[in-house]
Amino acid sequence: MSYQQPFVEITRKARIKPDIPDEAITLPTPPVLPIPPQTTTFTIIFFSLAGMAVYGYVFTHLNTGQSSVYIWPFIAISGFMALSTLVTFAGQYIQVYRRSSYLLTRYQEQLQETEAQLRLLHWREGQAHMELNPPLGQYDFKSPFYAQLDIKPLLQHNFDEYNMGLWARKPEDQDFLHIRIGIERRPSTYRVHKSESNEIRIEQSSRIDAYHDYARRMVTTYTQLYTPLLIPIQQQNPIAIVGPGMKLPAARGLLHAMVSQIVYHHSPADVRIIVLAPRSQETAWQWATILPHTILYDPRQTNEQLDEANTIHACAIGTGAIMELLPILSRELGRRELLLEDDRQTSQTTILPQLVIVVDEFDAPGDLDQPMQASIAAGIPSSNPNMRLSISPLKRPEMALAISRGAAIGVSVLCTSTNPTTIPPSTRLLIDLTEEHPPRPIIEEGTPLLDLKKRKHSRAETIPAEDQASTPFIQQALVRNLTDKVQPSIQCLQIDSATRDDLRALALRMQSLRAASSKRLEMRTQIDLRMLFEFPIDMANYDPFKRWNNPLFRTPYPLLRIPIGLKIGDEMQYLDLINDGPHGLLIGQTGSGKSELIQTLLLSLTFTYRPTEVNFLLIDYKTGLALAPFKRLPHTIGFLPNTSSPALIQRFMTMLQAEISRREKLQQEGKRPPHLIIIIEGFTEMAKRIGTFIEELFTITERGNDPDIHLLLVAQRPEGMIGTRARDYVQYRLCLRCASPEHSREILRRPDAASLPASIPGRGYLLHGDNQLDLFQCARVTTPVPVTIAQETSLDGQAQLNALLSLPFKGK
Ligand SMILES: Nc1ncnc2c1ncn2[C@@H]1O[C@H](COP(=O)(O)OP(=O)(O)OP(=O)(O)O)[C@@H](O)[C@H]1O
Repeated sequence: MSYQQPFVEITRKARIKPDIPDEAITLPTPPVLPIPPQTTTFTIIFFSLAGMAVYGYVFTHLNTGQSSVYIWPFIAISGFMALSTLVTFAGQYIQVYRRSSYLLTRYQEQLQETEAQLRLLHWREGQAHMELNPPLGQYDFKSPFYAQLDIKPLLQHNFDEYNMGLWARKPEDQDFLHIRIGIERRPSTYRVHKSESNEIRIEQSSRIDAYHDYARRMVTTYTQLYTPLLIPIQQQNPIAIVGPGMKLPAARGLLHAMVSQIVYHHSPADVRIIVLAPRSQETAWQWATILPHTILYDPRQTNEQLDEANTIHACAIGTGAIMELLPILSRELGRRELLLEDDRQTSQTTILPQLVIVVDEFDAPGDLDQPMQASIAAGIPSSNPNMRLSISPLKRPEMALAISRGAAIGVSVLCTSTNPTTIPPSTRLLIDLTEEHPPRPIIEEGTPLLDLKKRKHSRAETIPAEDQASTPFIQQALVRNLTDKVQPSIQCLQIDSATRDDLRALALRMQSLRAASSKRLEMRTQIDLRMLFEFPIDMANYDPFKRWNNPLFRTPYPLLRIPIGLKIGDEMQYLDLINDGPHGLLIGQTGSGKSELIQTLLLSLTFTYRPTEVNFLLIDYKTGLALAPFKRLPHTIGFLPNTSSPALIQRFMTMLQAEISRREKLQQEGKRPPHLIIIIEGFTEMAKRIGTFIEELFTITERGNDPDIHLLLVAQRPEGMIGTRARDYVQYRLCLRCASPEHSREILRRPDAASLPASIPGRGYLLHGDNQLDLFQCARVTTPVPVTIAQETSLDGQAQLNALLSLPFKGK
């Protein structure tokens, strides 16, 4: 007996984002240093001393005895001049020196303050980015990429409703599906301005060169930071990670890390993951098989059924599982293509949930099936060739739409490869692990650039040799945009990876989480019937038995539960002819979409059930134009248009009586006849023609208590008196736009159907079950078919109906 954990609902929360600094810092202006004393001082001293020497010489050699008395005053004056000039010079010099020292010290302090400010901003920004995109589990906290940062890896967070970061990214967020792949170095968002005078002074004064150098290094150091490198996988589809030879495990490690980031940040309501991996990688992908994100996305699930009933995980490991999943995937891609056309009409843009298809490399021997010819030659018993996977899933036709139109239809493909030549030709983004890149200069975070006490520059640009030895192996990568050659490649300084234990721990914590329902709240106005089924339909080779026999279409629903349209938030609207029936009423004023609804109902039944399970009897008071095409179906046992005369109405009654007798006979023989769906369009008009029509009709259908007879009475308005009897007889009511609130009230017990917009035919209410009222938009059969890649020709509405009805439904 397996123990099923109770599910924990995770609701959408307001997003709390760390603050990323965006200010501008201006570097301090360098000081204007005082001009040192001029060299003319020395000239004066020189000439004074020279004068003294000349006087001395002249008076000693040319004059006699007493004249030498006069020499001393001259010498004294010159000496005094020289001395006073020297003293003045020294005084000025000391003053200039002191002033300069003061100004430089001040400048230094200002630079230091700016550095402290920048260091804080640098830290804040780095911290904010890492908080938004932390690594999954263990990381090298000593690495310069994470130095000084306070990081809580994803696995250390709580996996519950109180974690504000869990499944926090919403489709409208800028970082929706922006996935971390490693670390890059890039410019900061805050800016550093250099005042103009900075530059001038830097050129002019050689004395403050050291400070200018300091300022320059400060700008380069603090305006670059290590942040997680994110890639927008939604826009860059497909993405290939290439790791040749020994690097393939690193490429796979990165793929795992990327998937782990996707599942932590995005709700399964917005992102679903499909894994296609080779058998050799079974243990590597085991963890993904319990993620809520890999639960097979089924657009037919109602909100209540969502995730709980269907626990098939779209994690196909090995060729057999992949071949089973590919057709389902292909149908979903086709459906998205149709949705896209509808979204264009209603100018909605995102198709949700976004599908991420992960395709691992099939590199080991035996990962792929042998091609048919080769297996015959090798004597391997031939199995169904359509079930053999002899090429990578990336090359299968089922994946073509995902690869070529992924970005438009909400699909992203991520794959690994050993060789750049084997990646899909339309690859947009290549994460290339091939080359070894030289290590980038690494700044030791937190080390001041200038040690003021020692007055020397700190060594800040390289990892010391002893540290380098202990630095773990760093796998780098080059991220190249293959479609935009102008865009430069980005160097990923260290790619992410994830250990098996971490991945398993993540999956186990997520296993019991479910997204609280949060679907889009719009209601579509145009729904092609084919959207309700899994398409595209191969019109040329349609085999109705495939669908009639396919448990996928039948087992989830009770018998005769058919999709007829979509409710708000793209939830499927079903009509359950057994549980909500057996009988019903369809009311709607002219042009409200009754005929389209009947056609949808009939085709929906035809696609799902065999003629041996369901039969139609179609009656129209008028020309029966809308029902006429259905008479060709093997399910239709009678079609009677123009029943406007009492004679024809009587003929219908006789026909019905005969059919009921036939069924009774079959039942007596122990056989169970097919369900009989009787649609009577214009029943109120017929009742007006023959007063006893309704009584007679009900008497016949009640005969023998046959639970498999289902009446659908169609009219433009309830017509009071007729409505009363009919109203009591029927169980479910379909009500499109009504002419008046009274009409609406007669059917729904509320006036709402009168206020349905006339401009949106096909919109209506279904009152069923225990007074449950659903607003829905009915699907159309006769919608013009959009031009798609798969189908180049555009059919108009009637042509489409004819084409669908001429599909080879067996039995006739
Ligand atoms: N579900 C729908 N979605 C979009 N358009 C629709 C839908 N149903 C009907 N329409 C549009 O409204 C038009 C009228 O629809 P329809 O003929 O089904 O109305 P009706 O109620 O049967 O009218 P009447 O009573 O006059 O026969 C259609 O030609 C089509 O253009």
